[in-house]
Amino acid sequence: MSVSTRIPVFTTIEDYRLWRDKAFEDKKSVGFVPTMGALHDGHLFLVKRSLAENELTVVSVFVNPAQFAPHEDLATYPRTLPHDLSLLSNPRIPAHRQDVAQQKGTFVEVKGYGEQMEGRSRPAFFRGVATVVTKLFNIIQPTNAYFGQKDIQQALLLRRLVGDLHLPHPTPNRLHIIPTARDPIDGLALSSRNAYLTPTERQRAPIFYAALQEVSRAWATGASKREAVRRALEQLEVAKDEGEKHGVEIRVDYVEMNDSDTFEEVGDEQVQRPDGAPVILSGAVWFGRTRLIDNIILGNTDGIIAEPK
Ligand SMILES: Nc1ncnc2c1ncn2[C@@H]1O[C@H](COP(=O)(O)OP(=O)(O)OP(=O)(O)O)[C@@H](O)[C@H]1O
Ligand SMILES: CC(C)(CO)[C@@H](O)C(=O)[O-]
Ligand code: BAL
Repeated sequence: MSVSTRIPVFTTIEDYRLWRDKAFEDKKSVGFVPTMGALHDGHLFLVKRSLAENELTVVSVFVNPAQFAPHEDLATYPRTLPHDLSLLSNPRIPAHRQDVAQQKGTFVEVKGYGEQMEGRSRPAFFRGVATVVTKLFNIIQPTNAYFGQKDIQQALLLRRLVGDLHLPHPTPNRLHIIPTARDPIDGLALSSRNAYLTPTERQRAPIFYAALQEVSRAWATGASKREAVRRALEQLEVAKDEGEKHGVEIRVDYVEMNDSDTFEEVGDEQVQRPDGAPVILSGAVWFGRTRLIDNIILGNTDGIIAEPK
């Protein structure tokens, strides 16, 4: 490892396990933040939370080929390890292709929870994520693990996985989901893939969150799902026409509302329940060649999102 850092970097599982054994012996808690690198403030919020709640914190950086489909951006995904390490050193600051059908060996699938929302657009994605995260949990053995709300389906699916498999490290109540960190000025969710956006695309991208907020307002005032989502799609249609004038291609993949427990789609005529039962409003929108995802949890987020610190 040619990178100079005061943070211990483990590149083999054996070396990591020696370190982990020592932490077990010393009875030290270990917080864990799994990432694909190209760190930004969203990641650092998870790291800061872990540092505050654990004696030791582990960050993994692994661009997991098994969660990229052949047409996706595995080859170009930003890899910035020296920069990542320098960010982690200062915690004060907030190609090969996998053909899933050919793969042999052991995989983890959370059946019934990986086919909706992101899973519909990225069919092999959650199998790849569930498998690598199970491996990471078995290696890292974290006391607590931290995931971002930006990838809400991933985080909830993983919480289910650790419960279903009775994993001891972490248990479901120790898998914490931290609110999405956003650009403080225009609300765009921070994401490693934002680096792909051209300046004009970046300028237009906040319309996505604005459209989700429009749905949230409509839902809160009694609109049905169909009506609330229609308003967002209309806004995005206007943005698409505007974008075309400036050479930016905007394409909606999906905007949907799903039950936060079953991930089933909410019915067209459904309105907000009097008890504020939580519903996930989520979507994916392409800005040029970059696919961005975002979500808002409508209703009561208790038991889903970690309390702010
Ligand atoms: N804006 C954000 N706020 C809070 N957590 C985030 C944010 N962005 C990413 N995370 C979380 O960081 C962890 C690692 O994510 P990852 O390394 O894939 O970064 P990313 O920005 O989500 O990348 P991508 O652009 O590929 O979606 C995940 O738990 C993810 O939900
Ligand atoms: C959880 C994860 C690190 C698994 O590769 C990835 O899906 C991510 O960064 O969100
Ligand atoms: N943060 C999700 C990782 C992925 O899109 O592959």
